[in-house]
Amino acid sequence: MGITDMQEAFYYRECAAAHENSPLGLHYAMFLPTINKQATPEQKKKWLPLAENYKMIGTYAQTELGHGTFIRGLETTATYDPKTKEFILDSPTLTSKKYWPGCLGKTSNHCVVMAQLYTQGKSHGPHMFMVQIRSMEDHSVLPGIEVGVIGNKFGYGTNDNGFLSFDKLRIPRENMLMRYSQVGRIPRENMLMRYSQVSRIPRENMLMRYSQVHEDGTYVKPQNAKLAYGSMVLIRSSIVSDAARGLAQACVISIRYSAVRRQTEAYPGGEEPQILDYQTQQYRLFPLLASAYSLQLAGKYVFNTYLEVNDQIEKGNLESMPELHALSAGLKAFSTYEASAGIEVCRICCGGHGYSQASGLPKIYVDVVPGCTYEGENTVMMLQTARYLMKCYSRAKQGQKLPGFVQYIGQNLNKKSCMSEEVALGCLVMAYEHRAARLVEAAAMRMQSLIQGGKKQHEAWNGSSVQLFWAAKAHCHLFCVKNFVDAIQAKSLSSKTVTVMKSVCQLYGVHGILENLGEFMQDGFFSGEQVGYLQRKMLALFENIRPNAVALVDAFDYPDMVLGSCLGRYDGQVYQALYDYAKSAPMNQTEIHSTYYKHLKPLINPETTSDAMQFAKL
Ligand SMILES: CC(C)(COP(=O)(O)OP(=O)(O)OC[C@H]1O[C@@H](n2cnc3c(N)ncnc32)[C@H](O)[C@@H]1OP(=O)(O)O)[C@@H](O)C(=O)NCCC(=O)NCCSC(=O)CCCCCCCCCCCCCCC(=O)O
Ligand SMILES: Cc1cc2nc3c(=O)[nH]c(=O)nc-3n(C[C@H](O)[C@H](O)[C@H](O)COP(=O)(O)OP(=O)(O)OC[C@H]3O[C@@H](n4cnc5c(N)ncnc54)[C@H](O)[C@@H]3O)c2cc1C
Repeated sequence: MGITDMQEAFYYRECAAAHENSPLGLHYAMFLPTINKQATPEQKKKWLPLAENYKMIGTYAQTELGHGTFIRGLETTATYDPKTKEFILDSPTLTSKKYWPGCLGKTSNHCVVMAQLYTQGKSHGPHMFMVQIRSMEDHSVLPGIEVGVIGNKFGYGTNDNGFLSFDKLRIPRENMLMRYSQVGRIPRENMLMRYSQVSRIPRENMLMRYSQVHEDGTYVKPQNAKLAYGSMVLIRSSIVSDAARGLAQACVISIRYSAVRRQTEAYPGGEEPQILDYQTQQYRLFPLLASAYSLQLAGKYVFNTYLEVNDQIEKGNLESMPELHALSAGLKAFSTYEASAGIEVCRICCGGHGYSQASGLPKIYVDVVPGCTYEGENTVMMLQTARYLMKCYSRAKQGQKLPGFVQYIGQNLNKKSCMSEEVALGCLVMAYEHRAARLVEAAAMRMQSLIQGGKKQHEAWNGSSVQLFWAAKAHCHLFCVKNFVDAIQAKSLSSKTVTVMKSVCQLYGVHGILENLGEFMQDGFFSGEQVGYLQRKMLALFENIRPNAVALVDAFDYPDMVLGSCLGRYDGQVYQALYDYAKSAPMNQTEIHSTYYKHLKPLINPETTSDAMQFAKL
């Protein structure tokens, strides 16, 4: 295709086969990026041309039967043999078998494998290794390897998620993925000087930047062990846009359909209204439309932040890694939770036709919902964000200035909402900041009281993890609201567009408060009267958005071929499309289905069973 931008390439493939989940998905999403981000220049020179020209087709094999979340608990081992200058890969237990990696069972002939590195009798934690698993001549499985598919799943039918295990497989030392130091463009000899504390070894073997294993097996620690987690941070930063796209497409389908579908006479003898005119339909769909816009903006922000921080990391400046990790982990969880729940509501809003594959909605749902699990199970990701927020809280209490998006933490909580009938965007942001600051403080206080009560750190952590989860969720929600408001206020949009988008942004903020009212009212921040303002404003916003609802989904500009939906067609010819879809069903290609003779006929006409037996023998 010649498209170099990862997101553009992904969207191009989506247009060609929307939500089909290509058997090369992991090759693009994780195998190529891992080589790009974690391999040395020499390794990139060797592997990238092969991978970019589909000689090497690969995946990212990290998760095992027994471990997915806890990477440091992975059991696959890579033990360095200085005599032969090789790593010996082994799956010592049943639970150490790799399990789940996409495109692994039948498609890939290589994979990057996360394994526990052992050298000179010591463990150095999880590292990435390039492993060939099938012949590049005839695709046969190589000796010392067992590989296959894991069987049917909830969705992802076109992706051969697989299992993989090693029986003392030897790979060359050069196959440990390590990128040379990126400290600017320092001369090569300085690079060597920077990391090699033991001996100078030929550059092509030098395993630099994150860590290295010298020929004699000496291991040099990386600048930060989490750099090896870089591919996951990249995908988490991408998943936010992916989730937003799924929700936006579901909104296009359900809102266009709701403008076409008429049901139930509004009054005796009256005409049946468009179901989009029912306030309850607006209550379910319009906040999701607002959420789709909000998550698209959040996805752009977090991916751009990833690019900026990754650029810094490439130069050796790891300062913003913790903030990027907290942002990408939290927003990945928040966006996939919101999108998955929202797509299901869109499906239900389409009635029976929403349950048909013809609607395109089931396919979107099963493609987006695993995002709550893969690339970091959502609860675990929220708790990673909470871990960062707790650190920020203690820094705030020590009077330290906080970076970027966490400056609200530690603020004075003895204030009331400025909310008036007008429901100003600034008052909405203030409400979300107050809620998040209060929940961060409550979680920190809970931890503190448990520790003061004699609990160990890990016991206090687990004993506070529900409140930590609430705090992280509120932090992500604040991010999305504030990012949306900033975009509206910063954008040089035409006055008409600003008016329409301001209503959408207001609805996102108002609806989020009303759906989480307890967290906003628990400390009296809002009065009952102010809640009344919000409830009336929400209903008024439905009326305000209704005339532009179809235009707001058209603005996402998804072609019919991407939506793959009889309900969401741009021309609105829903019923003809549904009928044509039904007529084209394979079972309708014969008037009597073959199973009639074998199963029904003996019931209906037992006297003619012999005919059935004859047919059964066909
Ligand atoms: C993070 C973990 C849960 C825990 O890790 P550890 O145990 O090692 O760390 P600690 O919890 O002890 O914390 C120590 C310390 O480290 C910091 N930390 C942790 N992680 C990171 C990180 N990544 N970066 C920076 N710092 C990090 C942490 O904050 C602590 O710091 P402090 O001590 O200072 O507090 C870890 O175990 C973990 O990550 N687990 C999750 C495992 C996981 O994610 N697995 C994924 C496997 S691969 C997979 O699932 C692939 C799925 C398929 C993907 C295909 C999707 C394609 C669709 C999307 C692509 C779209 C592209 C187009 C985009 C578009 O649409 O536009
Ligand atoms: C469609 C799909 C595609 C995938 N593709 C790949 C791939 O290409 N490559 C790959 O390596 N992996 C892949 N995976 C695996 C995926 O990354 C893991 O499933 C994911 O990381 C979650 O780990 P787990 O399955 O072990 O769940 P667990 O970690 O066992 O989670 C189970 C439950 O335990 C809870 N839990 C776990 N740890 C904690 C904790 N510390 N605190 C609180 N609660 C906790 C979780 O919140 C969750 O509710 C894929 C998975 C799916 C579904």
